[in-house]
Amino acid sequence: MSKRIELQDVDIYYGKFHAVRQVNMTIQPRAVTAFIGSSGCGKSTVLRSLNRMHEVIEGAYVTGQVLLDGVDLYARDVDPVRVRRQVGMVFQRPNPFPTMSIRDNVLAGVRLNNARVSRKESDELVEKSLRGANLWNEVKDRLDRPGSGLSGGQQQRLCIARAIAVSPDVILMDEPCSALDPISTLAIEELIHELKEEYTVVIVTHNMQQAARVSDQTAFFNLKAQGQPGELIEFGDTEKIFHNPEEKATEDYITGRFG
Ligand SMILES: Nc1ncnc2c1ncn2[C@@H]1O[C@H](COP(=O)(O)OP(=O)(O)OP(=O)(O)O)[C@@H](O)[C@H]1O
Repeated sequence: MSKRIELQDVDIYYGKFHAVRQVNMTIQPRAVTAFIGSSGCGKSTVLRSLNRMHEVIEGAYVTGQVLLDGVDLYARDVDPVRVRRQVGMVFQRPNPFPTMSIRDNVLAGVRLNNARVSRKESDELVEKSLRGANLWNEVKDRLDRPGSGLSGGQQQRLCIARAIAVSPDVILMDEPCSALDPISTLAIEELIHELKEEYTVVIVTHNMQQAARVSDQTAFFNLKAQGQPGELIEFGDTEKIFHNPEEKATEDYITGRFG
C-alpha cells in the first residue's frame, strides 16, 4: 500500500558534520518524487533518512520527524528493521547476491524477515515480483541460474523484484540507472512509471531529463556555500519546477548554469 511521507524539521548529521538543514516536505503516495541538485547537496543523505539507513553509519543521526502516514519512523518504539521492510531501497549499482539463484535473490528479503512460505507460495511470489519488475518473461526459464548471469539492466530489475517481494509501502531509488545503458535505462524508467500505481516512489537522479520524464514532483536541493549544510530550495510539481520555478537557484540549475 502506497503511503505519504512527511518530513518535519529534518536535520541530518554525520557526527559533527551538519549535512542537511531543516527539510520540510510532503511526499505524495502513488506518485514519483525526484530529488535533484548538485553533487554533495545531500540528496542521498535525505533519501537514506527515509528508511533509517542513514543511522547505520557510525555517529550519523537525524533530528526532526519523518512520518509515514502519520507514524514517526524515528519514534522510540519503532524497530528500524521493520521500517526498512516498509520502505525498500534500490541502489546505484545493481547488487544481486552473485552466487544465489534468480529465484533465491527475489526471496532473499522475505527470508530475512523469517517469513515461512510454502514452495507454492514462494513460486507465486517469485512470479508476481518478477512480473512486477518487468523481468518475468526474460528469466522464467532460468530461475535457478545465478543472478550474476544477467545483464546490468536485468540485475537492476532483479533488485527491484527483490524490493517489491516484501510488499513495501515505499521504494527509494538512489540513481538506479547511472550504471546502465540507454535501453536498460528506458526499461527501468517505464517500470518506475508502473510502480507508482502501487508504491510511493522516490528517486535520486543526476539526469534532469530523467527527472522530467519519470517524476510527478521534484525537490531541488542546494548548498548555499561549500561546507554549509544542504537545503531544500524548492519543491513542487515537476512541470512547474522545470518550466516556471520560483527560485533563481532552481532556474540556474535546471538550465545548466551551475551544478
Ligand atoms: N558516510 C559519510 N560520512 C561523512 N560524510 C558524508 C558521508 N556520506 C556523505 N557525506 C557528506 O554529506 C554531504 C551530502 O552527501 P550526499 O551523498 O547525500 O550528497 P548527494 O547530493 O547525494 O551527492 P551526489 O550527487 O554526489 O551523490 C556531503 O558533504 C558528503 O561529503
